Amino acid sequence: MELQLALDLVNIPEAKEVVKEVEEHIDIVEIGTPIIKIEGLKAVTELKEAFPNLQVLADLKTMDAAAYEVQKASEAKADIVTILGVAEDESIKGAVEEAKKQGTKVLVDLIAVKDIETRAKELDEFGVDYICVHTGYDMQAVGKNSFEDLQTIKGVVKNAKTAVAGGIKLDTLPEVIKAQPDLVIVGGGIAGQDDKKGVAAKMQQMIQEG
Ligand SMILES: O=C([C@H](O)CO)[C@H](O)[C@H](O)COP(=O)(O)O
Repeated sequence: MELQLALDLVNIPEAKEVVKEVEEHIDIVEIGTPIIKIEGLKAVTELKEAFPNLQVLADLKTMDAAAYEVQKASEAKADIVTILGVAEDESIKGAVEEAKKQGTKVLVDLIAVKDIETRAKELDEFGVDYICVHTGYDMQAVGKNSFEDLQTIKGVVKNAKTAVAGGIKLDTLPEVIKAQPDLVIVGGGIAGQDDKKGVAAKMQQMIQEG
C-alpha cells in the first residue's frame, strides 16, 4: 500500500515547502487539478526536478484529447496521469496506449461515475494502471465518502491497482486500510494540518502496518 500526498490549494513555492516537510513519508506527490489549471504543467516539471525520488502524478482529470494530454504531461515529467472514468472508452484506450509509449501510467478517477461496479470492470479490461474511487470536495461538503465504493471495486478489479481519495484524515484512515487499497490519496488530511510531518509519518506507519 502506498501513500500519495495531493496538493491542491497551493502555488508552486508553497507546494515545494509542503513536500520538503513530508518527503520521507510519502511515495507519490500529486500536482492537483487546481494547481495545474492555474500554474500549468510547469508545476509538474518543477516538483519532479525538486524531488526526483518521488513519483509525480499530474491530476489532469482528462475528459477528451486524452492521448495528447497524456503525451504533454509525460513530457513535463509526470510519472502518472489521471483521466476521468466518465470519459469515452476511446479516450481511456487512447490514454493507455500513449502512456505505454511514454513509459508512464494512467490513473482513472471514478468521480461522478454512477455505476461504479460496471465501469470499474470495463476500465480494468482496458488495461489502465490504477482505478480510483473519489469523493470530490463538493460531495465531501454534503457528507459523502468513498469507503463503500472502495469495497465495491475491490470485489471486481482483477488487474489494475485500486486507489481511494476524498477527505481521508488520520481518524478515518483505519477504515480505508481495512479495505486494503493499493494506493491511499490524502490532501487536506496532511497539507491542511499544522504538524504535516507528524501526520504524514503516522499515516505512513499505519499504512506500512497495514
Ligand atoms: O482531486 C482532488 C479534488 O478533486 C480537488 O482537485 C483532491 O486532490 C482529492 O480529493 C484529495 O484531496 P482531499 O480530499 O483534501 O484529501
